[in-house]
Amino acid sequence: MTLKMAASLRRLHHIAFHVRNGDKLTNDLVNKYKFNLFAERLTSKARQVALKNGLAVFVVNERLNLAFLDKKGQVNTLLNEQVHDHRGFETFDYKNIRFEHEPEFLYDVCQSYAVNTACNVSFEVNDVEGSSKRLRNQGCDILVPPTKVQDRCGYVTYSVVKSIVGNVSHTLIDRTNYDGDFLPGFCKINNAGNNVRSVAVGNSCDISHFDHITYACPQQCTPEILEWYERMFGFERFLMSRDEDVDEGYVITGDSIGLRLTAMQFWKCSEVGLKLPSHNKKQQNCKFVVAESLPQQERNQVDTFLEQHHGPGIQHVGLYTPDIISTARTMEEAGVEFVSPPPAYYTEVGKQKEILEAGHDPQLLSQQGILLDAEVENETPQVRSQDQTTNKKKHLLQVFTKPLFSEDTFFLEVIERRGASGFGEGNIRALWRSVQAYMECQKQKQAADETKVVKMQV
Ligand SMILES: O=C(O)C(=O)Cc1ccc(O)cc1
Ligand SMILES: [Fe+2]
Repeated sequence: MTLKMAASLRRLHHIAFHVRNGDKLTNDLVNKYKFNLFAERLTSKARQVALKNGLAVFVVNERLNLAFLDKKGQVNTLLNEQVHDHRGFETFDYKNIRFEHEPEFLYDVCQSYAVNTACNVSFEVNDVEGSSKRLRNQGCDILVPPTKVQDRCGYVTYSVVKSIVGNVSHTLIDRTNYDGDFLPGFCKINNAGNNVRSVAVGNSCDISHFDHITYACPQQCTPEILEWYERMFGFERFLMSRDEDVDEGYVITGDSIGLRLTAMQFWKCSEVGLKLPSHNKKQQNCKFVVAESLPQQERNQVDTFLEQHHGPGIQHVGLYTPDIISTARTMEEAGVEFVSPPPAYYTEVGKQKEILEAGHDPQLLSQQGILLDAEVENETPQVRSQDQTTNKKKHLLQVFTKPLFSEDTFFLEVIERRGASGFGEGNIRALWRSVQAYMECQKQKQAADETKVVKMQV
């Protein structure tokens, strides 16, 4: 009976990328998104860097090939000794836990993925061994068995399991016996020259945490994914909107959009049988959104992701900010490119009124491409117990970046919630249209470039 239990997750620890050019992504995250580069692991085979803004932590993994044969034919590396000293972990057996010696990537799997990708979501758990055992008994693929890593600040145990979604894996980490800044094997990076969190007053770029992670999946895969996350990690369904059908998900159609969204979430300390009292539900955790396109569609952003990413995976991550105007402004000034909603979005009478009622300036939102949706009081069942004393409308503000890599795949979103815990249909439609317009523009550019090449050849 106990062996069939789900693994209980404490909190999301980090999201990891595997990319060809780690410097490019790291520099963008530091300079444009104002993340703070705070820890690094460097070996002859891999570079792993950790960046944070608030509780949102990204790890950028890049495979290196710094090993070479010296004149005597011996394998050597371009790294200096100091780097090796910092790795400081040993190899021995203890209570059936395997102590790895120099894996290529720590806290991750050695992915040889064809394109740049965000593909690992790491969770903190209390009991890595027990959780891994339970997951294996449920049929989950264990990619890295429970492994202990230590340095002078203590030790952590981790395992990596394969998700049912494309190339996504989940690392489970117990860091209760660790006192360092990030994880053993990483060394702290001096913050000089890096970003400090707040810039000038009114110009801050503070992200507090990951709001949601959105998966792009093939048509009709959603039920299987929901079932898997429920069985493996005890995830619960989260209704995104009042208009959502529990069986069908949140289906948005018409006006060249055909999208099915379904969301789920886990609760902190989601021990099976131990449900949080409803007043605690305010402490909601990162949600997981599953997006699939509907049949009979023209080329669309979900299918384009699947094609260019070579399969399902993480399409975007929502970064929560308490002040989207300031965060979007700071990012834009630093060079972040956001997709633009159709100009008519901000001049439409109903939307203008909604924006003004929310205390915002339509022109300002328009300049930054920020979308605003109003949520009627008590619109989603999950928020019924909150804010009963206020009678104000709840709002959701979002802005979406252009893809971060050369492929039309992964992008980031900045989101501010003013009481609204769901997802607004107006915003989703506007986002869909913005991305479609961007893709169309890219296609035309590409066609123009190809014509140029042909002309030059002639
Ligand atoms: O609205 C959001 O933030 C979502 O995450 C929903 C969503 C998912 C996938 C899309 O291609 C467009 C919108
Ligand atoms: Fe989103």
